[in-house]
Amino acid sequence: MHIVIAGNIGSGKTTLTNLLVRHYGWMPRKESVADNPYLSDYYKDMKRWALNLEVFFLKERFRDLLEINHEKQVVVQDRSIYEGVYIFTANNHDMGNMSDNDYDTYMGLFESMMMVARMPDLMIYLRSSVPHLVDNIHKRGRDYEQNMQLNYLKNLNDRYDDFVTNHYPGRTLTIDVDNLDFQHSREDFAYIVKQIDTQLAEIEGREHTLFNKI
Ligand SMILES: Nc1ncnc2c1ncn2[C@@H]1O[C@H](COP(=O)(O)OP(=O)(O)OP(=O)(O)O)[C@@H](O)[C@H]1O
Repeated sequence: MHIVIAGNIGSGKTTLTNLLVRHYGWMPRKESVADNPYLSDYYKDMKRWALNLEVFFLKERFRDLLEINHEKQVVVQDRSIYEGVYIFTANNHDMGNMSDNDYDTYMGLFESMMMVARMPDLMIYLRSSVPHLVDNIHKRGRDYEQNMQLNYLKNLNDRYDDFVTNHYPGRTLTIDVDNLDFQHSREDFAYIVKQIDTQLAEIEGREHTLFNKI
């Protein structure tokens, strides 16, 4: 099974991924920010580095998908390939950080990749308000993120809501995280686990039904 944690910058994906790994014994697939050769340059000059960064993320996420396809255990992934493409890259294109030609080339590459990819079984979307994201970004204090424009975060947030609500075709569970402290409150974490358990039971039920029909 492939489970994805989706959400804007600072929504708490990594924290939740770690907690779920501990609770369910799932295998984590995390985004490594430290190994990213473009991120800090990108935040200084988005127009110059957007294409480089997006292609880098795309090849990382595609490699993840290929490896997850062969995995026998349940994998929980911190951010999906779809968010990079339909939220971050689309936003960069709209902001004029990527030319039409570059965007078309990038999308052509993504569409070819999708011919061999499989949708995740469940996407858990951590929905957050912009002030909550800003708070978390300040708290974790990554240098290159500190001068991020509020508008950048807001545009991404609007895109997230639109994408998850209106376009993503797979199974999703949306969790409003503004008033949850799942890192420190057992009750808040248990509230999330309960909702995930319901989803898992439904997925298993669906698989049993399919099996019985064969
Ligand atoms: N496709 C992308 N295009 C541009 N920037 C991206 C993309 N994917 C990730 N990033 C950037 O990479 C950095 C790390 O991502 P992010 O902070 O969302 O992950 P995280 O640290 O796991 O977040 P969370 O706080 O939810 O755990 C962020 O600065 C984010 O803007």
